[in-house]
Amino acid sequence: MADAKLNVGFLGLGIMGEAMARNLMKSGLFASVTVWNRTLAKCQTLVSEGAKMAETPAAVVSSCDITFAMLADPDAALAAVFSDNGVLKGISAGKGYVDMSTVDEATSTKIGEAVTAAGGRFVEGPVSGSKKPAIDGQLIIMGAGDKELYEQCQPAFGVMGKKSFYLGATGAAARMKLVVNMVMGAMMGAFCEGMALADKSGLEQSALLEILGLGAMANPMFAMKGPAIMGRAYPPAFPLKHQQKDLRLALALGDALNQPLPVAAAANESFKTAKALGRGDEDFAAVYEATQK
Ligand SMILES: NC(=O)C1=CN([C@@H]2O[C@H](COP(=O)(O)OP(=O)(O)OC[C@H]3O[C@@H](n4cnc5c(N)ncnc54)[C@H](OP(=O)(O)O)[C@@H]3O)[C@@H](O)[C@H]2O)C=CC1
Ligand SMILES: O=CC(=O)O
Repeated sequence: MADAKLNVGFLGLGIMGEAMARNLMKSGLFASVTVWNRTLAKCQTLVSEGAKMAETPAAVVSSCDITFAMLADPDAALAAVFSDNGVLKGISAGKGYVDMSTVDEATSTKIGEAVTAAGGRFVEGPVSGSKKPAIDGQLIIMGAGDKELYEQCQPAFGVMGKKSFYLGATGAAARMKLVVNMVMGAMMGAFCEGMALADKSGLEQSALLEILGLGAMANPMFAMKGPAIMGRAYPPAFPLKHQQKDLRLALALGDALNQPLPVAAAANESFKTAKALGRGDEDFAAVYEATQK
């Protein structure tokens, strides 16, 4: 991708996708960046910055050498590929499709097999890192599938992320991402319970934050999300509904492998409670509200 200026596409301009597509545009590495979003009006910002827009995923894929996707969940990822005017209608020999959404292995495998059967090449490339790392081009990219396409994507991955890993056959990156987010969801659940217990027992939450931050449990997530929890305001960087989806998919993976996951299962219940409280579109730190019922 470095020497020949390729035409690239991007499907899904949500919190992550818009920032990732913008970084592809800003890099100057590509001849063009063509975008599509289910709600087409959301393409306008990038179009005003120089992107091309297409009305369907098929139109993006047929006009691009490599198309990236960053979609909400398995249903969205499957719809973009298999619906009328979906990716499969535009794919042909040699074209690349790189799905960076967080989905389960079965979804990714189904997409990969269909793209490959149509002559295309497929990589799954879920990412770790939230809105700000997406804006800053500092994501961690987990790749699997077609190794040649993965290598061809290195310049694109280099502008979207700070490091990429090739993990093997399709499915490996999907599994890795679910494991990572299962740990994150459990950590956030435990952190919010600690914040709630501190408050209820007459302790300052700010003191708890500082003490955690100075010891072996220090981490950027507690430092970043602590103030949101104290203010009980959760502008979305990583929507809570997506974290709950990731826990659900990780638990299904555990079920399939007979791997006990009691801590993740308990965290999932807290996220389900917060979702039922209407907090699904807020940041996942809003799981704190589940401790306040
Ligand atoms: N936000 C974060 O911090 C991170 C998110 N992720 C993962 O990245 C993916 C995207 O996340 P994020 O950008 O935050 O999510 P958003 O909810 O902001 O965006 C979701 C995107 O998916 C589209 N979409 C939803 N349903 C469908 C459908 N049925 N058919 C086609 N398109 C659909 C939306 O289109 P429309 O605008 O029309 O609704 C939108 O473009 C998710 O898998 C998430 O788990 C991974 C790492 C970090
Ligand atoms: O998937 C979410 C993230 O922050 O990573």
